[in-house]
Amino acid sequence: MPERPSVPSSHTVLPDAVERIQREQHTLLASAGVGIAFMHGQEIVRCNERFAEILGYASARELAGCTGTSLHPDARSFLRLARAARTRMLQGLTFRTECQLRRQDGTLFWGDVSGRLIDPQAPGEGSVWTLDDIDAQRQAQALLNTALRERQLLFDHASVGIIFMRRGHLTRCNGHFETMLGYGPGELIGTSARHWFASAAEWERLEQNIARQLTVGLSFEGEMMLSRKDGGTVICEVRCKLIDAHDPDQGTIWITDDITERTQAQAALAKVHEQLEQQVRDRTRELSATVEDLHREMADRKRDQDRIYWLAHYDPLTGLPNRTLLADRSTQAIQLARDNGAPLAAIFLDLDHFKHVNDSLGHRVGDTLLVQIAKRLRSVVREKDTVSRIGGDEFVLLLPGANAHGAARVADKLLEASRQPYQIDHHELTMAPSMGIALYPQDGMDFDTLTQSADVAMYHAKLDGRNTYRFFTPEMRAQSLRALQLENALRRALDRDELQLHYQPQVRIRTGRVHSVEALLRWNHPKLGPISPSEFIPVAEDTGQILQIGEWVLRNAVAQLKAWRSAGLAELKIAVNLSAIQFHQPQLPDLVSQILHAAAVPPDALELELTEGVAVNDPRTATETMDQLRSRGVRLSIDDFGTGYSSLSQLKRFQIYKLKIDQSFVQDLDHDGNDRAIVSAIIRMAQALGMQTTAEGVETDAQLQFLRDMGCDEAQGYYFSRPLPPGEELLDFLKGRA
Ligand SMILES: Nc1nc2c(ncn2[C@@H]2O[C@H](COP(=O)(O)O[C@H]3[C@@H](O)[C@H](n4cnc5c(=O)[nH]c(N)nc54)O[C@@H]3COP(=O)(O)O)[C@@H](O)[C@H]2O)c(=O)[nH]1
Repeated sequence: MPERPSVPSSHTVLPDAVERIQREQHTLLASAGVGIAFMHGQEIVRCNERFAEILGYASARELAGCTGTSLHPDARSFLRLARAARTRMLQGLTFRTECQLRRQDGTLFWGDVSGRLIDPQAPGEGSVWTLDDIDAQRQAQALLNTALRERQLLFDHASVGIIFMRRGHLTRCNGHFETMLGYGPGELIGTSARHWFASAAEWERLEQNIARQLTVGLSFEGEMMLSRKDGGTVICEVRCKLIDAHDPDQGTIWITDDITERTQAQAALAKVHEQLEQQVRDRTRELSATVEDLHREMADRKRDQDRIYWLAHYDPLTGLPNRTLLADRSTQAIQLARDNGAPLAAIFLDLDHFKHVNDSLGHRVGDTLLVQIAKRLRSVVREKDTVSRIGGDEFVLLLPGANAHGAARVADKLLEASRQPYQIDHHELTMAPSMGIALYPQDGMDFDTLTQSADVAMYHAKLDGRNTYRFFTPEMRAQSLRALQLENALRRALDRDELQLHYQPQVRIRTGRVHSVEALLRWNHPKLGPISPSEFIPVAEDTGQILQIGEWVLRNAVAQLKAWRSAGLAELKIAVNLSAIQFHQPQLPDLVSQILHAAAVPPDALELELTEGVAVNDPRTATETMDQLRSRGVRLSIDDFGTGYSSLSQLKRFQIYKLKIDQSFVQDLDHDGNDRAIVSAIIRMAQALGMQTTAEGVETDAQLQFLRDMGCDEAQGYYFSRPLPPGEELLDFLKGRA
């Protein structure tokens, strides 16, 4: 309040001075920034315009005469203020307060009120009051207070640690941060960040990094490992920022969030996740292994089924269809031929003397040979034809669309192909086939009949000299029945003593003397009568019975020779026919020695007649066998010479003792120049190689004369004697020419 002007006494105050003071007072009241009012008791005497303006009155005049009560929210608040003001003001002091007042429109506002008595000694003179509208200020303060309270609440109750740092030292932090690091209230104030940082090196690295970030106005965010008071560690997610980007001296605020549990939980979760993934991977691997196993099992099963099917339908050795598959294909082919009226042929093929290969060279060579033969058969026919193996050395070829002409062409090609030798190890082998051809429908309307017919025709090809083919004829079936009959009867022939040996003398042409006889087998069946060896020997060979029969012949012939020698024919020798199958028996040399030894007959008294074919298939083994026999003293001759394939080199190597000129050349000597040429050539060749010659089937004097002229050593034939049983007639003949 303005100082009370010193008022001159009435008798000294000039009127113009009063006026001036009033003017000054008026100016003061008008220009004052606060409201000023003069009160007398509780009534406003006078006030300035600002006072009226604050209280919402249009002019100061309106307030003149108003009581102080009307300016307060209620009478009580007015009286409370009045009492407080009076006490102070009576002491001559200025009363000052902030209180709520009422504007003219009834709204309340905060005012800053000051009052002073004009004369504390004379309170009745009134008082002067100043009023300032601090409502906006109070509201701002209230907002500020609220904000500060809220901030403090946040600070105190935040679930993150909040730190204020200045120049590397903590100036303030909340309880959460202290609790997080295990410190008591205020314990961390003034500590360096290093104090609660787990690793010094890490802190130095981070400190620089943080400083760099903050300097360029960025905030820092990262994970840190902080150290607890008790030595434990806390993993924190930290965000750090300058409090005032323009004034680094204001320091930094750090928000730290304890993520230890979260990190551990995340690590545990990651571990569980990894374990789960591992389990999933393991399970997936197991599943894929199981799936693979299943696939493999299915493939194995499929392979097994294929294999079972294959084994049921194919020959494991050659890979050719077997009888079952042949039957299937034949049935289909017959059906097709019937539907289309097309021709169809079956060829039954049997290898000639295949058994010799097995017996002499072993089954491995035999099997290899069969595989090569199968390939060759397959290469001869067309794709749509079937080549099947139905037995050891038996093949059936099914030729859809082939008539008699076509089948004959195929058979010719097969014969042609078979002439090429097979090379197995060091063996060079040739294997001729005998074939029978049957045609649909005339020779069979179904698979069984058709193949049986072809089989019968094949049998006849064998009878007709082998290495050829024959078409089936109805007559053949009857003859086959005969062969079957012979086969069965032959099994019992030895036991029933139905076999007998006849002997035919072999006469030295120059002297007319008999040096040896040939043993020739005879079979007189009680019901079938006499059966020619030409008919039953092939049956015995085919069925393998020739081994037993051949041994019987050898024993009996040697025994008979022994008897004759004992009866005075001391120099007599004997020739025994040896079937190729016998010759290829590995134990033959031992058997021969044992028989000769048992009969006490010298080995050179025995001559074994072999056919040219024995050496064709396997000359090396044949040579070995011959060497063995010869080394034991036994003589070897080649029977039916001229009909086979002997080569000069072979003859020389085999060291054959004698060549027996086949009777087919001898028979026509009288009128066939070719035969004469052949016979004379054979004799000259034998002489050149140091071999003896015997002409077979000599029936006439002219034949004998020619043979003598040519220098043939021996003759055998009806001209001298038919083959005779070992009786008196023969003995007389032999003694007469001994
Ligand atoms: N493996 C064996 N084969 C044998 C044996 N015994 C005989 N055979 C072979 O059988 C074929 C036929 O023999 P066979 O009916 O006995 O005929 C022989 C003679 O009887 C016959 N021959 C003799 N002289 C004449 C003649 O002047 N004219 C004429 N038409 N035929 C005659 O020739 C056959 C001679 O045989 P071979 O000297 O062996 O050639 C025959 O191939 C016999 O080899 C045996 O035990 N085992």
